[in-house]
Amino acid sequence: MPVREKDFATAYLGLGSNLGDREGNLQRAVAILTATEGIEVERLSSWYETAPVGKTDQGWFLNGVAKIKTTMLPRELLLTVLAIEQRLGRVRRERWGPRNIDIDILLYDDLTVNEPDLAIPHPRLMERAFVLIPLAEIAPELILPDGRPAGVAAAGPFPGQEVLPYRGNRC
Ligand SMILES: Nc1ncnc2c1ncn2[C@@H]1O[C@H](COP(=O)(O)OP(=O)(O)OP(=O)(O)O)[C@@H](O)[C@H]1O
Ligand SMILES: Nc1nc2c(c(=O)[nH]1)N=C(CO)CN2
Repeated sequence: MPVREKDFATAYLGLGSNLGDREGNLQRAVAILTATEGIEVERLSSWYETAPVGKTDQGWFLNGVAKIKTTMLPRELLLTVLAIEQRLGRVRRERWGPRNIDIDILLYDDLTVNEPDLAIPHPRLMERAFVLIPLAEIAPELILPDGRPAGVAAAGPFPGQEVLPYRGNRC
């Protein structure tokens, strides 16, 4: 939904899927975000095929990043993304395990939150090529928590982390 109020924040969301119709899952998540009152999707990266990081015995992910404007406070935004995951039928909560949809709050303005159920910036943001590469595509000048622009941080190196352009399901 268009956000008109002056008091909005800019946030970046990481989206990932490695179960079922991965592209459909991501598109449905973006469609729900777009239709949500208090959220305006301003930019969306391409989708990337990414090798699983952390727990490597699972299928490849499709990942992307959305830049949003939002009138929601961070905790409200967290509840909203968790509700979208539920609505899309996310069942498994195994840490780093396969999931049909995962939505992470990567950044929310320049805010830092360190609570048990909400950490912003996302604690693993700077080590994940599957986040930094799509983030750099839509916001190369954005200054990240380590002081570097996203476009620089995304150059890596990220040993063992494969990120490839997604060419779609069609041949
Ligand atoms: N910035 C954040 N964005 C989304 N969820 C967060 C954030 N910080 C903390 N959480 C918490 O993480 C929980 C989701 O954990 P989940 O199982 O998706 O982790 P994961 O995706 O496997 O691992 P990772 O956190 O490394 O991406 C949520 O219930 C939420 O409370
Ligand atoms: N390639 C890739 N690997 C992951 C991903 C992800 O989205 N993409 N998410 C994880 C937990 O959030 C763990 N590992």
